[in-house]
Formats: sequence, C-alpha cells, structure tokens
Amino acid sequence: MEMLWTPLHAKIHRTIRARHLFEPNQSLLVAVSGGQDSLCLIKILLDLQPKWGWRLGIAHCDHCWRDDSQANARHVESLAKIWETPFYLATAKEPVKSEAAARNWRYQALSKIAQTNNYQYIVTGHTASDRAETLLYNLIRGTGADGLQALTWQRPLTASIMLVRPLLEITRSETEKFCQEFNLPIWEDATNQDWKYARNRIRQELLPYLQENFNPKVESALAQTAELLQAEVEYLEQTAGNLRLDAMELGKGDDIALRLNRRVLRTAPLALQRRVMRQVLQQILPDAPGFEHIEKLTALITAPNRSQTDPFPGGAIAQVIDDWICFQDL
Ligand SMILES: Nc1ncnc2c1ncn2[C@@H]1O[C@H](COP(=O)(O)OP(=O)(O)OP(=O)(O)O)[C@@H](O)[C@H]1O
Repeated sequence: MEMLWTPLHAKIHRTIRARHLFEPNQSLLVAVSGGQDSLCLIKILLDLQPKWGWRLGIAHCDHCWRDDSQANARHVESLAKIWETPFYLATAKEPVKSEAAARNWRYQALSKIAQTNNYQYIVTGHTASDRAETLLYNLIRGTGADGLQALTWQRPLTASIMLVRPLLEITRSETEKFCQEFNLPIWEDATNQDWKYARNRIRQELLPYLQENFNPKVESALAQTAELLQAEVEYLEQTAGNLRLDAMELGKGDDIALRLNRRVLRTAPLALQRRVMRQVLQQILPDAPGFEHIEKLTALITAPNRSQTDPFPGGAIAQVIDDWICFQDL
C-alpha cells in the first residue's frame, strides 16, 4: 500500500528534528490507549519509521475499571498485529481508584515494560488540547505558574527512560481529522469517571465557549502560554535552587539541623524567596506545601528575632534566631 504523506506527518517530522525528541535508530515504546490521539501518534511514527530507522513497540495498560477494558486491550493488540509491531500489555491487579493512582500505576507499568524490553523512550499522545485543558483546570484550582506550564515535551521517568510527547502542538480536532482520513478505528472511551468529569466539562463546555466568544484559536493560544511558562518556571526554579544552596551553605560545618541565612535571602526578589521556601518545605512536609505555608515561612525573612511559625503538617516549626531561620521538630 502506498504511504500517504500529510501536512501532519511533515509537522511531526519537523518537530522531532527541531526539538531533538528522538535520534535515528532509537527504540520507542508507544503508549496506545486506542483513543484518537494515541492512534494518530502511532500511525505517524510508523510512517516516519523508515526515515529514522526506529525500533517501535506498542504498550497498552488495562486499568480494569471499565466493562469493556479487556475488549479495548484486544482491539489495540489486533492493530499491533496488523502493523507487525511488538505488543505489550499491562493489566492492573485490582481496579485503580483515582486519577493520581491510575497515572502512577500506568507510568510504572510502562517503565517496567520499557526496561525489560530495552526501550529508551516512552511516547504518549498528549496534545495541545490536553495542555490547554490542564492549564485551565489548574488555573481554576489556583496553582501558580508551575501548574500552568503543564505537560513538557520530555522528562525523565527513570535514569534510563525518557517520557516524550511529540503531539503537543497538535489539537484534538486535528488528530480526529487524521483518524478519519486514515480510517483508524478509534476505541471510544465511554466512561464518565469521576475524576475525568471536570476535564470533560472543560473540554466540552468551557473551551468551546471560549472559542466561540473570545478566541477561535484559544487552545493553541493556551498551549503556547504553557510553553512560555515552562521555560520561565525552569529558569526560576534553577535560580531559586542556587539561592537555597547559598542560604544554607553559610551554616555548614557546625550544624546538623536545617537552617537558612536571612541576610542571603533578604536581598533576593520575592519570587525567589517564595520558591526557596517552597523547595525547603517540599523536603520537610509529607504533602505538597500550600500557599499559606509558603507565605508564613517567607514572612520570617524579615520578621523580628524569635518569631516563629505554627507547627507545619508533620510537626516541624521554623524559628528566627538572629540571622537564621531554624527548623525544629516538635
Ligand atoms: N490505557 C492506556 N494504555 C496506554 N497508554 C495510555 C492509556 N491511557 C492513556 N495513555 C497514554 O496517555 C496519553 C494521554 O491520555 P489521557 O489524556 O487519556 O490520559 P491522562 O490520564 O490525562 O494522562 P496523564 O495522566 O498522563 O496526564 C494517551 O495519548 C496515551 O499515549
């Protein structure tokens, strides 16, 4: 069968080259749910394969939370057979309960398959639309820039395995059109899982509303915002990391307990002060630190001597002793 080369093929080909997502002859494990995005992804990668010499594999995760999940898995398996591509299935032992649990289990299962079968990359079908939805979802919940930068092009999953998302500049309507064009048999996800509910409403109600009333290209615009924020967050986090080391370094030697030098922190911009405090709290608290925790700790940078915070979750308190903010377990 002759291969049809579309503008979408060309775009993904260019993206992979320009962003150095993959090099020739590497081993790519593609995560295929059977939905339109991951079918579009695997079809394009299969078509690009002769140009790049990749070794491709298809992995599917059966979460066991839908009646049709086994049929879904078999559907993907039969496509893998048609495409003469190795197929790997991970099946959850017990149904997973939440979005977070499902995601954790999935990435662990995928990593294990990749490790056992020598794939360097796990590839997912996240799109610009996913990016826009995640950005809106986190914006409404009230995260800072870090929640809005959502979904990176690549990030390490383990020391030897990279997670890569080549479709981040493609919208859902483009993957849908692509699947129609190539008659790819999409497995419709019929569930209305609780955790998917908010996202579905963003997808089906909020984004179309914004599109009609504010900006026809709202999805791409939001995805682009996420892209810009990503570089800014990376820069701020790195700078804050260095500042945190500077603030702690002066206390080195005599001291085992964690402490931060206020003179070092006082001259830094507020944005960095907050990030330093968040990084410190991330090490101390059992859960992700909230806005209030970070603000209270940041206030100690200029507070009078002997000021202290209430106990943080887990019991630690922070106290000002002259030039230092000191942490004590209660
Ligand atoms: N059951 C599955 N088996 C294999 N891959 C999957 C499965 N579900 C999702 N994926 C991969 O993850 C991508 C994103 O899927 P989707 O948006 O449905 O999940 P999500 O839960 O929002 O993802 P994440 O939790 O990673 O943000 C898909 O394009 C696909 O590559």
